[in-house]
Amino acid sequence: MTEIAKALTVAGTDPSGGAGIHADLKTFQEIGVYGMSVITSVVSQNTLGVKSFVDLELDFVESQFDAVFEDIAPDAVKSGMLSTPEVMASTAKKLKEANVAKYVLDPVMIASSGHALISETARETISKELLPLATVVTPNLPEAEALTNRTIKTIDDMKEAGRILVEGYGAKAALIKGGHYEGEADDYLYDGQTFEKFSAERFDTKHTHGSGCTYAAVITAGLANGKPLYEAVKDGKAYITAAISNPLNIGKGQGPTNHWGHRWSDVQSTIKV
Ligand SMILES: Nc1ncnc2c1ncn2[C@@H]1O[C@H](COP(=O)(O)OP(=O)(O)OP(=O)(O)O)[C@@H](O)[C@H]1O
Ligand SMILES: Cc1ncc(CO)c(N)n1
Repeated sequence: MTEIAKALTVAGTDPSGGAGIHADLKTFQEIGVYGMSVITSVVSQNTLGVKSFVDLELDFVESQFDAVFEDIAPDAVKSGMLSTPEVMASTAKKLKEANVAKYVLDPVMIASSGHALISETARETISKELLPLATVVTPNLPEAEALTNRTIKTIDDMKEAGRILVEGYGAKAALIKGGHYEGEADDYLYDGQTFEKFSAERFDTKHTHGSGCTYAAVITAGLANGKPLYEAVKDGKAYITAAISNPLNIGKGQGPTNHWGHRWSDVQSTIKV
């Protein structure tokens, strides 16, 4: 029998396969980590946008947590779309009860297409309940603005947001993603001591649906595999950059990222084109 690292994602669905639970499980599989999921919300969406969503009942979300935790201890947990304050509070409770030590909080609020995925009041619950548990929180710029209640226009603003999320709200580290910034696609990691910059060329593509989910998932997989945070983010940045720079011709809108991108030349020979 082979030992393998295990990662759990707590998130919503994407029937078109590029974001949410689907992106997370594809990424875990690619990294070689056993993937598990707790579904919070069933979302009707595709590369063109979000049509509607149905939040699962709190009891049922909790039952899924219990089903995982009574059987299998994940080495790391990631959360994405947690649609209601109740589900957020419950996630916090379950993570504490299960003594989860590695937790990546992707504070999903708005889909890439611009559609809101959580309620306004839920933002406060993220800050109060979830940030203090996070090994790392991974907001994009609009999410960092919402969480810190500040406008972010410059690199210094991005860094200040990271400082607030760590020193003010108690996350162990914050990775402020520059996908929505102009210029290079640079992200800044603050761990309470230093800032590290993770840089990539910005590719001229609209195929970034689920990029945030995928990036947080690969970081979670790295942590599950025992990597220090810096290494997990460094490898995560290489993975998401390859996933964005090798786009697949899928969807009529903002297409998904390519979860094989990091080994694309090997995989291409086995894929029918
Ligand atoms: N056009 C691009 N070229 C290269 N890297 C990009 C591009 N767009 C985003 N990235 C990178 O992808 C990662 C995800 O960042 P982004 O800010 O887009 O996340 P997000 O908005 O949460 O994603 P989404 O909501 O689409 O899932 C970051 O490392 C960011 O720098
Ligand atoms: C379920 C879900 N989570 C996150 C995002 C953000 O990309 C999305 N579009 N859908």
